[in-house]
Amino acid sequence: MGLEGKEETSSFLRDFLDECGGCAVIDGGFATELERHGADLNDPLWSAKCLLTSPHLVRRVHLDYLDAGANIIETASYQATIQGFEDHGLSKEEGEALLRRSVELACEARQIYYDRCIKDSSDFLRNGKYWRRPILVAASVGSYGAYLADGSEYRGNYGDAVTVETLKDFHRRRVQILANSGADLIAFETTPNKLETKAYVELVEEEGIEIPAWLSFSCKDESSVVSGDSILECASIADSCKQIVAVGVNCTAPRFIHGLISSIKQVTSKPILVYPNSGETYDAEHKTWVKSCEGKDEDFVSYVNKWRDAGASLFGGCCRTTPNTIKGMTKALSGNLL
Ligand SMILES: C[S+](C)CC[C@H](N)C(=O)O
Ligand SMILES: N[C@@H](CCS)C(=O)O
Ligand SMILES: [Zn+2]
Repeated sequence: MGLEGKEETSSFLRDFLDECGGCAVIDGGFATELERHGADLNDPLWSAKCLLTSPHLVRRVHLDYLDAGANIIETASYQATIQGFEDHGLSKEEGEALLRRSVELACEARQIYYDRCIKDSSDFLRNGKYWRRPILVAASVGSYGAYLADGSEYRGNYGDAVTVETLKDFHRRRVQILANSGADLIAFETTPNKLETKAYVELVEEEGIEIPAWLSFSCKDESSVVSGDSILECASIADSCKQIVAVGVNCTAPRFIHGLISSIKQVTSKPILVYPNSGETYDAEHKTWVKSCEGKDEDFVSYVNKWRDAGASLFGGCCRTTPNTIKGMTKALSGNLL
């Protein structure tokens, strides 16, 4: 990509945020909402299983989050990998098609939402003109640890045999496909360590990935990602990459978010995104969530404006949050949204 393209990339998210009024709302727990609709995710493919078994539910969950006010919806590809689909007995081509399908389903939901808005136009008139809420489709890329399906994205210890090269090779084809699928950006999410951060950055640079990306970390306290690597170091690596247009934290307990925003702000001037989970702990063996005894994280919707004051500009929810959480966030931020 030439310089012109790089300038376009760096202003992409800032222009979007301006269009939204300064802040944007990301969707909430995707798998959580699939489960609420009856999906059984006790499978190594986790939420990606629904791309195979119940695409209508995937589209429905995207619509639930659009109805709740989200400006950015993330695709069902978090745990959708070509390797994972092959382990499930599908061919490489079928796996690749399902990755593309995850983006199509989100784009279809956005179109359905917009079409409905036009029909019900009284809600979408601003100053006598039609106004469409800006909506982006972010192609989710979960970590190598997500593919392992054993909760590794909350530990980040891949062992000595896994190198930056291993991780780049693991993600390469999937990232190429998602980057050419019609998604507006890539969401590298629940990133657990410095190794995978480096791999993502090198991969988008080496492959000349042409759409922007955000890079978001799963963290264990106010200063470290779950592997124990420093958030300052990880966020600096993300900051060094032109293609990365926002840096942040997801699937992390709400009580750490304020401190993490302050840390990230020290090493980047890119927009900061936060979409915490409910503060519960994941039991990978049973694929369920258990209440955490380390402190209460109830009702984090009420913290959103404090996080905005601390320097974040994109807000949403991760596991165990719902469209109600997002509705509450949209309302709490309404003074900062168009
Ligand atoms: C973000 S975690 C809850 C996703 C599921 C995990 N990779 C597993 O397969 O158990
Ligand atoms: N986008 C994924 C993230 C899991 S940590 C989901 O919400 O299910
Ligand atoms: Zn999560």
